Amino acid sequence: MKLIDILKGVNCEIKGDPNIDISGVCYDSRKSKNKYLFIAIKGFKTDGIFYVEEAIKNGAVAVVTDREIKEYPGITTVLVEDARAAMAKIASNFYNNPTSKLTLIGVTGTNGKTSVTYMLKAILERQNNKVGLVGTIQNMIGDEVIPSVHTTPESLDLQELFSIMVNKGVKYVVMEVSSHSLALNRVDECEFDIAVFTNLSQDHLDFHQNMEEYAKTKSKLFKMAKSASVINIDDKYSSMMIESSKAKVLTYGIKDFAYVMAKDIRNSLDGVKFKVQIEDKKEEISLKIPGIFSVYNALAAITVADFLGISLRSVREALSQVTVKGRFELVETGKDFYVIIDYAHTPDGIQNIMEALKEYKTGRKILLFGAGGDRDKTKRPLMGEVAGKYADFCILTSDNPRSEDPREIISQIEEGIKKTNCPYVVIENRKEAISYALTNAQKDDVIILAGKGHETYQIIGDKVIHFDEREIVKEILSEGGNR
Ligand SMILES: CC(=O)N[C@H]1[C@@H](OP(=O)(O)OP(=O)(O)OC[C@H]2O[C@@H](n3ccc(=O)[nH]c3=O)[C@H](O)[C@@H]2O)O[C@H](CO)[C@@H](O)[C@@H]1O[C@H](C)C(=O)N[C@@H](C)C(=O)N[C@H](CCC(=O)O)C(=O)O
Ligand SMILES: Nc1ncnc2c1ncn2[C@@H]1O[C@H](COP(=O)(O)OP(=O)(O)OP(=O)(O)O)[C@@H](O)[C@H]1O
Ligand SMILES: N[C@H](CCC[C@H](N)C(=O)O)C(=O)O
Ligand SMILES: [Mg+2]
Repeated sequence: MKLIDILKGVNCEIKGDPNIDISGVCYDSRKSKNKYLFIAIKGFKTDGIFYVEEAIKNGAVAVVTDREIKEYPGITTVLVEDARAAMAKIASNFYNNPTSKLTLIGVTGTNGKTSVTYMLKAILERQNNKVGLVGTIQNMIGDEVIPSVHTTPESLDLQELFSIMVNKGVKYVVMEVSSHSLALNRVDECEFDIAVFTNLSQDHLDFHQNMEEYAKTKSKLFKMAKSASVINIDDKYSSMMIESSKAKVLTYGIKDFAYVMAKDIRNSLDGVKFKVQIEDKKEEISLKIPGIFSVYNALAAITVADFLGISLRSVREALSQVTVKGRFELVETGKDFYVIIDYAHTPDGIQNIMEALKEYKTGRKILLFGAGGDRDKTKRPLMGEVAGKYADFCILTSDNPRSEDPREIISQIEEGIKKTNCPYVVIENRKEAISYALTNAQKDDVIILAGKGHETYQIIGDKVIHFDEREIVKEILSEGGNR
């Protein structure tokens, strides 16, 4: 493609030949190849501008920057206002604006995004559609799995993925839209048909200045959606999302009156059942993932399905089969106690998982968790406090410490748990902590391993080690870790 065509709609100043042929685009100098366009992005750790020469050495013939750089012989330089915003437009041009050929459903909110996208995929596939999925656990094209690095990829990677989806006959795409992606222009140029809001509670305050700013970032998605905004009316930030909506607003909820409502909720350790009501239509819904939070996630998916004209009967059948790896995942142990792996990694997530277990009265609820390093520090004491309020016993351990000292992270969680009367132990090594939990488990206890969900790794410093809690539980139990 000619550079000038790739730059269509990008406000820029071009020095050098605008008609050169470009064979590929990259934002990482290490990925630059012959006839590439390199986009230099100012990052949080380093700056792409330092790597312009390396990109050229690797074959780049054109460079996009948002600050003046020196001229290189034979290289076309393109000066733009904002390199991330320009990258989104360039990506959409280079891949022929793939979202204009797709029905794109974006799901945002602090918790529930992955769960809602999985539910939607199941519902749409039941209608014989080829569905694309973009999210935290993995990206998918039908049954084909494409590993994911981010919840929402960089614009260039995202548009490429969409174009592959178009080529493979995908009609619907369900995707998680993280607040980082909205703030960092990753989803600019995406033509969203439907936007979904799950909820908003504290997370990522290392990145966003405060909750208002976090909410405002999320609300951008509702300005973008063309056909419908699907909103959880029971969440206190719903009005902000509704105000931002340009399209038709459809609400769902349990407490306040909503277009789609759940009634007669029956929760158990095996799942949750409820009646959904949409005007004069009613249907009994049964979910394999327990908890009121699951009902909310299902309502979000049901509202989208209703907007797309899918019958409640078909939705019911699809939802009855949905499970998501690491979301309230019951591990088969063959013992007389239960082990659940869950991805709760925020105060609200912990509260919800513990609320979901409230009906279960026979054994103790033992909660094992930590908090991710290089992430929101202020959520840590809040996680400790809410854990202490609900659990009978807590085991504080490491999550992904990343570059932080794990003991320091744990001591921040302790500040919160100390406000409660909950007994707890600190075992920094997560595997040893799991072993402690299993070894001391009694009949009917429920052990919740929270925070890592589907992850099969642990990030300690800059090392990524294999760490799969399903395997670890089996290994400890087979070594006689419990009676
Ligand atoms: C805060 C954040 O999102 N940072 C992302 C950002 O990094 P950055 O801007 O700091 O990049 P940098 O390392 O400073 O490098 C600047 C530029 O120089 C380039 N470079 C660098 C080195 C080199 O040799 N050559 C070169 O060209 C880099 O490719 C980059 O373009 O751009 C990088 C390249 O795409 C991302 O990998 C990186 O994600 C980091 C690792 C990250 O942890 N992001 C998380 C917080 C995130 O995005 N999370 C959300 C939400 C999660 C959820 O709640 O579900 C997500 O959507 O995943
Ligand atoms: N609607 C909800 N409200 C509150 N908590 C929820 C909800 N849905 C799920 N959770 C909790 O949050 C955890 C993560 O759920 P899920 O992966 O669906 O969220 P997510 O928004 O995709 O998270 P991430 O931001 O990490 O991608 C679950 O394991 C569960 O503990
Ligand atoms: N995707 C989210 C959740 C991470 C969960 C937890 N395991 C952690 O590493 O903090 C994040 O990057 O903040
Ligand atoms: Mg997710």
